[in-house]
Amino acid sequence: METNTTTPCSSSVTVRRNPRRKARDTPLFSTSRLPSQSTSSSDLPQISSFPFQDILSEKIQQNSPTIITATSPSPPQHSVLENLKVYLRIRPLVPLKGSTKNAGEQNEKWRQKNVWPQNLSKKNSVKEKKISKKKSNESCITVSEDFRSVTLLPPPPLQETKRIKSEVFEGFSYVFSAESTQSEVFEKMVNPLVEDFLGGKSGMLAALGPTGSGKTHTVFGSPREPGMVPLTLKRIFKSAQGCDSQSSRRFYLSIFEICAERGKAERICDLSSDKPDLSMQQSAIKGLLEVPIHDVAEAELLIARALLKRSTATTNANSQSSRSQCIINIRGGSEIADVETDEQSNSAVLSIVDLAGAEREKRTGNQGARLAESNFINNTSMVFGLCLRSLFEHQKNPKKALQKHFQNSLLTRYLRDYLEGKKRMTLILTVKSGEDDYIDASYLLRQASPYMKIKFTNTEPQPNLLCNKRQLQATSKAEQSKRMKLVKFDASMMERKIVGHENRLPDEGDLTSCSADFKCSTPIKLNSDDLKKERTHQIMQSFAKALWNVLKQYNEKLKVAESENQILRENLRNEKKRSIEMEKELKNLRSCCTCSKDNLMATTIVKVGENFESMVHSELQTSCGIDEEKLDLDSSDHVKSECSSSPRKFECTPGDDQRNKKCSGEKGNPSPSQKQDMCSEVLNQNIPSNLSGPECIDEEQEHEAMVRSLETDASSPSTCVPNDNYQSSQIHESSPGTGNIHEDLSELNNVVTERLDHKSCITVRNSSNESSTYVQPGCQLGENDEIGDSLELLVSLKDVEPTQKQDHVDVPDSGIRPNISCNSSKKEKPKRRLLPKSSVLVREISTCDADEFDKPKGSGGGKNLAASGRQRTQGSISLLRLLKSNLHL
Ligand SMILES: Nc1ncnc2c1ncn2[C@@H]1O[C@H](COP(=O)(O)OP(=O)(O)OP(=O)(O)O)[C@@H](O)[C@H]1O
Repeated sequence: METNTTTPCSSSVTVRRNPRRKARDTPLFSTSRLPSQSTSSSDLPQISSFPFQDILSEKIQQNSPTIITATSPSPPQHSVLENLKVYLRIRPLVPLKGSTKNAGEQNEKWRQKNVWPQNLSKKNSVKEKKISKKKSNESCITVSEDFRSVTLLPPPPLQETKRIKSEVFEGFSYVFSAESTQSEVFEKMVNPLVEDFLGGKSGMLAALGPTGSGKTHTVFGSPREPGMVPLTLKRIFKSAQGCDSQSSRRFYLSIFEICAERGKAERICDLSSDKPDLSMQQSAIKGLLEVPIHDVAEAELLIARALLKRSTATTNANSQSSRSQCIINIRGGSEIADVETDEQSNSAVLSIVDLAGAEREKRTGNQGARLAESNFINNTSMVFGLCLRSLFEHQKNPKKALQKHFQNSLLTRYLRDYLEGKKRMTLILTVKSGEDDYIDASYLLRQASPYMKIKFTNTEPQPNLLCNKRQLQATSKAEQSKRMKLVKFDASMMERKIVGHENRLPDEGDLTSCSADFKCSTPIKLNSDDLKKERTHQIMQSFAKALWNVLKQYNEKLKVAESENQILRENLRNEKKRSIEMEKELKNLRSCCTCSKDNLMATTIVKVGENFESMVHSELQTSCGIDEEKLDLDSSDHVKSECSSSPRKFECTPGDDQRNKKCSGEKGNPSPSQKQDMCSEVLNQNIPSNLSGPECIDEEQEHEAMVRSLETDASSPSTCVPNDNYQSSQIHESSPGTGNIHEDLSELNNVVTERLDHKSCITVRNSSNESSTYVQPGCQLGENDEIGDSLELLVSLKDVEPTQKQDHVDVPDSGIRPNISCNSSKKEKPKRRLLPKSSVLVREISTCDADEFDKPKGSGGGKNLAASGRQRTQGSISLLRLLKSNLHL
């Protein structure tokens, strides 16, 4: 009847918990579990150290031209996400003409001179003005130490009245303080763009800010302080001259403005030509003139002329305020590309945009046409800002659709790709740091703060000069192969022509790989910066290769370790199986030992008896001349009865010590006669009792212990007759006509008739296995549990004891022996060593009285026999008599 132990408790909630997850071993940990003896660890492939030094020591010759191939380091632009770079430039309060100590005064003078209209009516109150001007000339913008953020501090009146607190705007790519120079701005802000442009990437720089904040100054500059455009042109042509690539590259410049005269519709004016207004088709301006430029002077002249045409006007905020959005495009192209394919398709464009500054009517004091221009300017600035804002929000939340604010102005339409994040753009915000300009600065910075988080997915196809996809798709394979040959030829020719033998020729593998995937290569001489990039690329490439090799090695090592681990697991499994089998075997043995102890003992006795019988039988044949036919080994009882009246004589042949040693040491299978001789020899020896050390068999400790116990109980030394001589092996039949007596005689044939000293201990080993027989002369004679041919005799006179006190020893019943027979002995081997029959016999001899021998049946004769309840047969009595008479007991 089953009881439900999982009785649910109504008030309890059963929570089923998942089993705990086992933490995975780390490879290191698992390898540490491997056996330390694992010799295969030395066989594992050795992993070489990472060649940092070799890789970093790579050098590229500065003057050697490098050929950019399709496999060369073009960064993966399709997946690169770049943040919109936003720079901030703070216009100084006054032009930096001297020290900054009296900058406020200089700025004031400058403002008094330049600001229009000047209010002359207030000249009387100069003191008050100065005080207020001083206050207003204090900078409201503080640049952080890392030039990444600014703190905008509102002027005290605003703090008091409107409780406006200071604001921190951070995240700028760089903040150019009022002390920054044009070259510094160029190097940090524009130069990367120019580098990219020279590398084939398009880019745009747009200047944003309130009117008079220095946008035009930053973009175009002045003859003293050239702005970004002239510096860019210088940079471009400088690099072109340094690499002497004029034959392969050309630059084109276009400049135009978008304005709205008198508040009318926007129009596009090409400032480099006298053409009428241009129209815009999608994002392209139709009819825009691109002027090829060959040097800086030519370009600067072109720009100067164009700026003269630009719409400017004087306002209260700026004496020469821009009234239009001015865009300058510098396009780079190659001659080959120009000749063979479309010019526009395979060139990079660098655009620099000078936006008209947002204006506040209060500050500018514009009226009429100026005011209409202000609306246009502000509207364009607003649309521009809205486009960026929409892009930011769209990127922030893709579910939010990208608003098409770009459609609201020509400028944003033209810059659509940039404003939608498809092309890379850089913004520079310009602000004035005066307290009066706090509101303008605050508005701009608040508006532009999200712009810094805009990302550009530069999906623009790499206009890598000859590597134009459209071009390659349009041309057939034959043409492409021809072009590749041409490119190779040109490359080799150019290298020979320009740099001679110092040049590094392109690897054949590079060129073949280039032709394989058909991304063409173009030989381009690179300047020092390009060489740096190339070196960096090569280092990275080498790093990648080395890393790959190391990973390969680790992979191999891992495989080897895994196979080794598998082998070890299999071994472990086998060992477990073996251990289980052995445990089972052990259990069986234990059960056998505990349950059938008596059976085992009897079986052992039977085995020994059989051995003895067989030995005696054979011996009798040889030495006593008794026919084998007369022997009936199967009827031992009968033999015993027959032997009871047959006297026996045992003669021991004297032997020497060496034979004794030989006898004890041999493990062969001597013949019965040999055994007899050996035993006789051994018995003639007086071997010290301490022979049990090396010569005595250690595995017979049980018997020795038994013998010792008998020794202590020895009460009648007279039972043992000390004699120096042993007699054995000779059987004298005293009762003729009893042919079966030979069986009993054969039992005793190998049993040694000995006379030993009390202190002698003889061990005779004549076996191929480990069994042995211990004989206590005069006391006990028995058979060992020997299996097979082994015979070992241990004779120790010292151990001679009366047999009456040895009842604790399992003395086998001689009457039972034959009946048990060999059935069980054949099935299983004896597990225990029992007393040999010889010892039992000796015991019986010692205990038998003369009277007992006279009795036909020895029932109740000896104490020992009586104790065991055994009835002595006539044959055994006669045998005992015989032994006693021969041993002189
Ligand atoms: N960093 C500067 N260092 C010296 N002078 C500067 C600097 N920035 C601007 N200025 C001067 O300030 C005046 C106004 O500058 P600019 O015309 O560049 O302003 P703007 O932002 O272009 O104004 P607008 O939008 O009205 O055109 C110029 O005379 C210019 O020389």
